[in-house]
Amino acid sequence: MRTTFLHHSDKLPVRFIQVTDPHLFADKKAELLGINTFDSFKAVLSEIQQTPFTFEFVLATGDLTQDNNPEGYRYFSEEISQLQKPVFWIPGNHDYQPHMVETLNRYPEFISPLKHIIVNNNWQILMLDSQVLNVPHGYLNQYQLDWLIAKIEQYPDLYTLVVLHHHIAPTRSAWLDQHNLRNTSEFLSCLQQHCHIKAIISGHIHQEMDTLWNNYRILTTPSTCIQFKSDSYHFNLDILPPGWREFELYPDGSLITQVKRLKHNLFVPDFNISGY
Ligand SMILES: Nc1ncnc2c1ncn2[C@@H]1O[C@@H]2COP(=O)(O)O[C@H]2[C@H]1O
Ligand SMILES: [Fe+2]
Repeated sequence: MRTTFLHHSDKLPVRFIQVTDPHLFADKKAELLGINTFDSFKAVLSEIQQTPFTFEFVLATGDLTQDNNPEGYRYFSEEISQLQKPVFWIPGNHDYQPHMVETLNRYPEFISPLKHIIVNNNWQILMLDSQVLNVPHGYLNQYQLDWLIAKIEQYPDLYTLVVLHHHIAPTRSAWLDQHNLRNTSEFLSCLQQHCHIKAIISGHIHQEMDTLWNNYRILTTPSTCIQFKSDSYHFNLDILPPGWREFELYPDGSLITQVKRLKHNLFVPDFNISGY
């Protein structure tokens, strides 16, 4: 059985995008804190299709749905398939993997179940599952850690991106940091067996970060729906528009990345609601 997606491209740099935390409901009219998550997801995809950034694949980094219902995964699949590019996904804390796996696997033309991507024989992307069922924080179990080490050891010459839903670096928002990845020191000791880790990419915190953690570059990305306010001790929403992240991979190991957001923000949350 094939476990690695081999992506060959004539284009330099190789471009891809990340979308994260769409929180879709079974009901297309449902709102999360005053934002219709289906509409905001569609608006993000529509703007992605209009940009001149010629990406070749998509990473979807969890919390694809909000209400444990297969319909949300169907809407995700139908909409993301319109990009007509390979899509790779990992679960977030809100996902329900039995529905997720079954539904996403019905769209094999574009949606891949594979978690290991090799790009032009000089980069690899490792997609980890950090979900702990029914709790907001994350944890990498022994299988995930062993798999990470195995891929790192198997491909020591490849520039590597590690992708997981939960955040590792503190956000300076106490309410959010209680929901972080719990076994960061185990994760760190796996990473330290490789010298080519170029970035660790997450979703979960519904805000942009580009920072260093133990000398590793940490990248996080706005949700396609609600945004959390940075540096806030208590739960707090932000007025910033929904967004996504663009990546460019160069054969010498350079990585260029930037966050993009909707140009016109029609998605303003209800600031009177203090959680979900
Ligand atoms: N007021 C709150 N205080 C603490 N955690 C919250 C609050 N509201 C929501 N959460 C949880 O924090 C999580 C952060 O992002 P998620 O999208 O995973 O989903 C959120 C909820 O599970
Ligand atoms: Fe989320």
